[in-house]
Amino acid sequence: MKVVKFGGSSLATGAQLEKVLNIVMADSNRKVVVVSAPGKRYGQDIKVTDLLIECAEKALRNEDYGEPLACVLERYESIAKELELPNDIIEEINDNFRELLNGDKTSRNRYLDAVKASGEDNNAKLVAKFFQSRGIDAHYVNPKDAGLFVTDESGNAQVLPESYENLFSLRDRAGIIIFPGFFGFTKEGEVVTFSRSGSDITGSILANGVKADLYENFTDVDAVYSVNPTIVPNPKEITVLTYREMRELSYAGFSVFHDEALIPAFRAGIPVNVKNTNNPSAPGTRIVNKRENINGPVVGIASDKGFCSIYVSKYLMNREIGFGRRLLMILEDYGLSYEHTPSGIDDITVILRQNQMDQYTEEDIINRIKSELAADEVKVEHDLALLMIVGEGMRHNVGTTARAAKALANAGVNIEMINQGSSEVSMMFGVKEANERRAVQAIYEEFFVAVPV
Ligand SMILES: Nc1ncnc2c1ncn2[C@@H]1O[C@H](COP(=O)(O)OP(=O)(O)O)[C@@H](O)[C@H]1O
Ligand SMILES: N[C@@H](CC(=O)OP(=O)(O)O)C(=O)O
Repeated sequence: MKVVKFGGSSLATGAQLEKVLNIVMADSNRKVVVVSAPGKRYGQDIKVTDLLIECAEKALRNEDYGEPLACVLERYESIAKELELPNDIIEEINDNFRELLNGDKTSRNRYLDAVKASGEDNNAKLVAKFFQSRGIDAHYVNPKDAGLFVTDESGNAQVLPESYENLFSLRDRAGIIIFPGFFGFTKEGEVVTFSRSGSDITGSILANGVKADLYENFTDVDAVYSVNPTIVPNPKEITVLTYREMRELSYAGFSVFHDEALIPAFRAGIPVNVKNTNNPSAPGTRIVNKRENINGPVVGIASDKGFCSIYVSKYLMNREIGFGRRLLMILEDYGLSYEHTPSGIDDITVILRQNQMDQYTEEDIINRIKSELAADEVKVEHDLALLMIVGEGMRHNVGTTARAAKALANAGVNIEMINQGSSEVSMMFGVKEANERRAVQAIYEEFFVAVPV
């Protein structure tokens, strides 16, 4: 049995839905189909989820949300028209959006989650109707009925372990299951969404739950590339990756697959195959436990912007037991999560996403570090990009850091910091955001063009 997830780009138009139907029908093992909300039809288009967030934010501010709502309704209507579906499904969808937007706003988070989730929920109903209109035995299944229970963390839910057992019974259902991605229910019956792009997570949870043989993740590229194709044109395709490599790359910026979608599949030993809806015969990228060919040190290079660093120095920091803990406790007081903490004898740097901290929080934190930890110097640097070089082969190869550092130096990029992951599967370079593209291109050139792996 296979679980198949289609991303928003695969469901953006009626023509895309025709491709989805053909893919599902081409293999009788494709039993569970997870769908996102309609995504972008072209580069500058707006995803339905973003339109819904705009509606909800406006409604919460008591502003008129007619315009974004009209765009949402138009997206579903045009798909239904293109596929010549009966009008009742569109009426049902329109009523549902209107009802939800008029719903209870006492809790901002609950309201936002309910509105966001309705993008996938209504799309699953639409896709099921479409399949049925073509004489296929397909059924919409609601995550609550299936027992997909999650933690009560708005916009950031995590699956509750009992869900896996509940979902196993989906195997016994007749026909093809059309399941909305991106959300689950708390034990109290409230809708809570995963983080953005979280339909990948739903697919992985379902694959684990039904003990699938394969989790196929259909998107709009032929493969996971060794670098973001918007930074390097026509990059090398990756044929096989380990779960660990993919998780590192996803976390560091490969938006093609959600980093939290690896664990459920990994735990059940289910391989993941990233494939292209627009070119389904291409083999895509397989994500597995172990790969044979680890001759080249680097499998992929990911990058992301929007980081800052808090540099703290104090003479004899090395002798002060508990300094690092007390520093991190200050950050914890503000609910901040951090990414890396490179350190030296008398200094430590904490790297974090800068959108977690406004100017006042930052000033507070600096003052507290100075006064409570008696630091000699505290400096915050903004607008950093983190580059992550990933590959299981790095463990066995000498000189990878030197090659990367030399490539950056030759490209005139100053390295703000370096951190080697203790797993030795990844290495991080911090550079100024303005140098991000140049840095990624230089490292790609070094590991994939100059000496191809
Ligand atoms: N290393 C990479 N390999 C492939 N695609 C990548 C990579 N990094 C970023 N992307 C982007 O991810 C996009 C696919 O992810 P996403 O937009 O979430 O698709 P979907 O709509 O199927 O969920 C691609 O179109 C591509 O621009
Ligand atoms: N629609 C949601 C969830 C999702 O996974 O979407 P996509 O498959 O289009 O990335 C989002 O935009 O976050």
